Amino acid sequence: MCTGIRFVDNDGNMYFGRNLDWSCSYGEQVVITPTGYTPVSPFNAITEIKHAVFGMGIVQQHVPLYFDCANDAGLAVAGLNFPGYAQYAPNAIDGKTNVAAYEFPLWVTASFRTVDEVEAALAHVAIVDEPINEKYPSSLLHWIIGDAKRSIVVEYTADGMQVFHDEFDVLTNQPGFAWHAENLRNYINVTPGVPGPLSWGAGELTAYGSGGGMRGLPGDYYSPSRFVRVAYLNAHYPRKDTEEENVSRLFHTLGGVSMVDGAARMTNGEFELTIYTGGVSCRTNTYYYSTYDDPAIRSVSLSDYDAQGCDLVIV
Ligand SMILES: C[C@H](CCC(=O)NCCS(=O)(=O)O)[C@H]1CC[C@H]2[C@@H]3[C@H](O)C[C@@H]4C[C@H](O)CC[C@]4(C)[C@H]3C[C@H](O)[C@]12C
Repeated sequence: MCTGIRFVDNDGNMYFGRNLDWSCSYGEQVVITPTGYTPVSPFNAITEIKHAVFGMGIVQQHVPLYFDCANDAGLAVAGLNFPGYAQYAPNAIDGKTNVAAYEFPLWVTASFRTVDEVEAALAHVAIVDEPINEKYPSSLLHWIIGDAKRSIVVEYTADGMQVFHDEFDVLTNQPGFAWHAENLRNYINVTPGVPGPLSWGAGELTAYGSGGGMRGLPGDYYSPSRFVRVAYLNAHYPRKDTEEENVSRLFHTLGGVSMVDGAARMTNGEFELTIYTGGVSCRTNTYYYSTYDDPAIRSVSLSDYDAQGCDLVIV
């Protein structure tokens, strides 16, 4: 499973990150796509890199395939598994901007500055099942896209393109966003407060301590449970000032929904775990990440590289 979150600091700068939960790594690294890079886009959806892009991904046929990324204008996107629901157009559709599924994160971040701009453009977009090569068929995903103002979720199913305003600023996996948002109403009783003391008949009841109001918040790794848990954690975390405090927030919140080895098998029999936690500070254009085997937080700053260059940078 995977989990994505967005939040802002006290000055309105966005922080955006995700857990990549799977049984194995794809050899992903931080990849920078500078504005001078000439895109290769099967239906010419991406004709130029208007904004330098940085994030986690792999490179195939000289094309960056981002799992999650951001741009120098403060816009970010992450793809999360959505099998059983995602259904892309089998072929390009006349009159639409045809975006291959694998290039969707690059299309978003290379082309636009804000969620408003992306949402307007999505009205004319078809997401097409056009694999980059035989080794990597199209992944069935949905996406969370955020900027300093808000976030949306993009789902492309048998019903076509759907865009949801994500007021909780989180996303997990199946089922769709609308179901998850409705399901939160089942947890309206969960609060940070300490319940009681109160009386049941002649008996007085007091809480053991903090967390008493959180009883009922699901603790498992199932996608609906992680959605509820991360929505609660993200909604209640106090707004913070500094880069350090907000990076700490990013990793602690995602830590609250990270997957530990041995606890949950995938249908192929392998255990699923949080391969990496990664995210961006749009205040400093820095990508931070840690991996399951190396939990130290590492960082890559866009300003340390040539954001106007012609060549992809693999850090
Ligand atoms: C496996 C990842 C999603 C993790 C996740 O959501 N797990 C949930 C598990 S479950 O089903 O809900 O049980 C997804 C997220 C981004 C995906 C990658 C990116 O889309 C980039 C390319 C795209 C290519 O088409 C396929 C390889 C790939 C390199 C993808 C491999 C894989 O599907 C990734 C890494």
